[in-house]
Amino acid sequence: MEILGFLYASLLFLIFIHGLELFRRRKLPPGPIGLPLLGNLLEIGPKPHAAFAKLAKKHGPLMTIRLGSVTNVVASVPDMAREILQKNDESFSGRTTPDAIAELDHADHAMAWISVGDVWKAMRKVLATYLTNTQKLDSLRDLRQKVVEEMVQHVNGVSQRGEAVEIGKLVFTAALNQMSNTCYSVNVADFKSEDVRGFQKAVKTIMEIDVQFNIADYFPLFKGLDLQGIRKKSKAAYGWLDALCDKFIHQRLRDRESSLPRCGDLLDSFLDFSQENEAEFSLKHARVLLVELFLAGTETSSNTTEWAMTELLLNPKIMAKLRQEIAEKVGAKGRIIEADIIGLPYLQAVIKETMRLHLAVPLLLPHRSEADVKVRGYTIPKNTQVLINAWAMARDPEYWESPDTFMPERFLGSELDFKGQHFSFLPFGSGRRMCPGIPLAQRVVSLMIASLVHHFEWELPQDVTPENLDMNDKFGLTLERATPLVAVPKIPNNHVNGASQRGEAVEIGKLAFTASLNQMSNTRYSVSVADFKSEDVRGFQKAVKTVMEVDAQFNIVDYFPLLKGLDIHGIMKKSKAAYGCLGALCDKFIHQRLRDRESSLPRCGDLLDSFLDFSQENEAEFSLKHARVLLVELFLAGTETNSNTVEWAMTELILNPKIMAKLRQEIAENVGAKGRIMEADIIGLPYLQAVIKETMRLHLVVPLLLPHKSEAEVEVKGYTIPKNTNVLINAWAMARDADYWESPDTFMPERFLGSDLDFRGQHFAFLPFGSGRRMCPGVPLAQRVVSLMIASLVYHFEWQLPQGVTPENLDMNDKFGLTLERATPLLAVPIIPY
Ligand code: HEM
Repeated sequence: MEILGFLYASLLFLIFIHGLELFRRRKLPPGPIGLPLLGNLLEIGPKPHAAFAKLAKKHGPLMTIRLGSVTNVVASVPDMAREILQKNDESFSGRTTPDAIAELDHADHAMAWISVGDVWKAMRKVLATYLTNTQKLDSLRDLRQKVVEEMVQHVNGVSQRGEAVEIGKLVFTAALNQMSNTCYSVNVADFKSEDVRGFQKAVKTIMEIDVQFNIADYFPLFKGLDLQGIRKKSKAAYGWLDALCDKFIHQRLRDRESSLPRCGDLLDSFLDFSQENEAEFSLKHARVLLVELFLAGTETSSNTTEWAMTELLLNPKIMAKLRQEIAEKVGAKGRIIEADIIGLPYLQAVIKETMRLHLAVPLLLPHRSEADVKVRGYTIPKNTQVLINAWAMARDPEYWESPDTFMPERFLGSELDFKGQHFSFLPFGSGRRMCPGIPLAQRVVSLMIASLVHHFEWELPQDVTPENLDMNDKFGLTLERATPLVAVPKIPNNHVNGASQRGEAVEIGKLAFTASLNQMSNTRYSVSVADFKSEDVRGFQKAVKTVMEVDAQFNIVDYFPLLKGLDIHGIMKKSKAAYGCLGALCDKFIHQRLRDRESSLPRCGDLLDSFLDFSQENEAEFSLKHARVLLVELFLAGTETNSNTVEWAMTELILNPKIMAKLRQEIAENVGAKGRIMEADIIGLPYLQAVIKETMRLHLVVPLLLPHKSEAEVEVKGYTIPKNTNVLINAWAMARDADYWESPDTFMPERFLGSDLDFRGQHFAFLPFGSGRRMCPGVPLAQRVVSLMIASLVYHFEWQLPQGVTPENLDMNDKFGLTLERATPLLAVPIIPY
């Protein structure tokens, strides 16, 4: 009987509570009724933004949600957001302080949590004056640039080791150092060390607990009991950041007492302002605001960048289009400058689209009504917590076409932006509590994304595919990725980049020889025969060099025909071995190709295919043997000549930094538009061509041309040259003759500018390719190959002589052979300009 009575009384109590709830709600917007005491708490789950969006579909765009004993009004469509943040901005400008920070200075000093009043106004004024106005931001530009350059250097190293990068940690470190440099003029974290985890942990803890379900926030009776240990966690995390900040403040105060020079950073400005306005901006306010900037400005910016990189990795076409836009802008300068990229429309569209799809602060910060407010016929009582579900609006198909698709194009040519006037897109909020950090965030995020995209190509790690990449988010004050994004950076132009990263010198001749060789072998056989990293290339280089040497070497047999066949110097033996090596390689390709043709494999369409076709049809004058000899000859003629010219050109450019800079500028201006060197663009560049001509003049690769022989008796200027006479043209001497050249020993490309002097065999003081019917047939090919190699080396790298080598002691001797090569190989250290 007693039990029945108890049950009956409980039932009556519940009915009473329910009635009370209905009465209290009669003027509030509709919403799910929920359970007694708990309200709708059980309906919310770990992703409140998604749960609210679902409930709004049933209960309407402005709904009431009771969480424990706290009444919340949630706005889920742009119209309602406008009512709250614009029309009734002042009335809804309050905040509810989370219990997590109740015991800390931050509760009544932090700009994000205090009510709008004199102190709040002073704080916003301090920020606007000393940090976020355009002039101030411009003056801090170099500092942001420096931090991002450090980030790029770090990723270069990672790329070189073939490792993956945790993008979130990387960009968090960059955002952190940007803040710490702005505030205290120091880096507080190192990209290489794990130190940054201390910060990341403190910041992430705060982001989590400030919005974590805390029983004390919903049942005020439990305030102060800290049943979940949230206050304790919060105290530890804020304590960590406060202590660091205190350290900087006290050190600075001591420095100021000792009259040390000012740093001119934010801390200096805050201390000045605090001295003059002690009442509304005490030292404590300064300290809290500095910590707040770290909190507000690091995780938000780094999360946005991490999501942007996630979407770009999943959408390679968008990544390519963005890279193209950045390259076009950066091209002329060769490095990313914040002022250049900030206004790029596609970059800004990518950032906006990231902010739309992955809203960093999905429910904004909770607002609170400062008075009873009428909204669309409902009455929202004073002290109601008001949440704006910006996340739901940014994904609502009513306002966005294909809302779940990442499509930056939707922002192109549209005036839709994040300045708080378009209520379907509120990544920074709107109205008087709107984020004051927009201009800073925009610069930081733009610079980080542009640098990562411009300098690297990105791949997912081996075991991750676009299909299985985790795209879940984790709710907190900011909406971060549930699992960190890990990606592998690849540097375009790998070989020299690698050396640069290791700080090693490159043997330019070997490098250029390998490139020439592979260009030749690809044209002839559709394969690369040499690898930049291996020593294999030495075998080829040795064979080619040997042929070049022995063909021009003094050979007693050449001058005393009686001795023919005796091979006194062993030259014939050497020659046979060298030609044999090249011939064998050529044979291998020919036979393989003949087998492929028999098996009806598809044609490669290369020179070898053409030679075989031609040989089949013209067997008599062009047999397989002719084809083989011609192929070997092309290797001989087209590798060492090109690579020697490149090596000499680089020698002169390193010795003449002004010429190198002028050339780099010319190339950059032309490459800019495409972001990579295209042969068609650079081939006609006048200064590049002048540098090549001047190299060919001063370092004539084939100094005596190939020896000619008279085919009959010839009269020349009154002399008779008998048949079969060896005729040598000393092109080298003519190219350095003071009668024809001003300051002939000086490297002066300008002499060719605006002049029609060229190497096509019509200007007899300048015959690098000879003239007449035996003139080099490879001029157009050589010009392209050499132009491309020099332009690539100069555009992508700055070059230094190795330690111990100075321009004065660099060996400039040449070594005579069929080609005139450097007596000692040129070694130089490539440096990647940022
Ligand atoms: C991608 C980067 C960022 C995003 C998405 C973001 C977003 C937001 C949002 C949504 C709010 C709340 C607005 C509201 O409640 O109506 C906010 C407030 C705030 N943000 Fe940002 N923010 C970012 C970067 C920054 C930076 C770099 C700073 C540093 C200057 C900053 C400082 C603040 C402060 C102090 C508040 C509190 C303002 C107040 O209550 O009066 N934020 N931010």
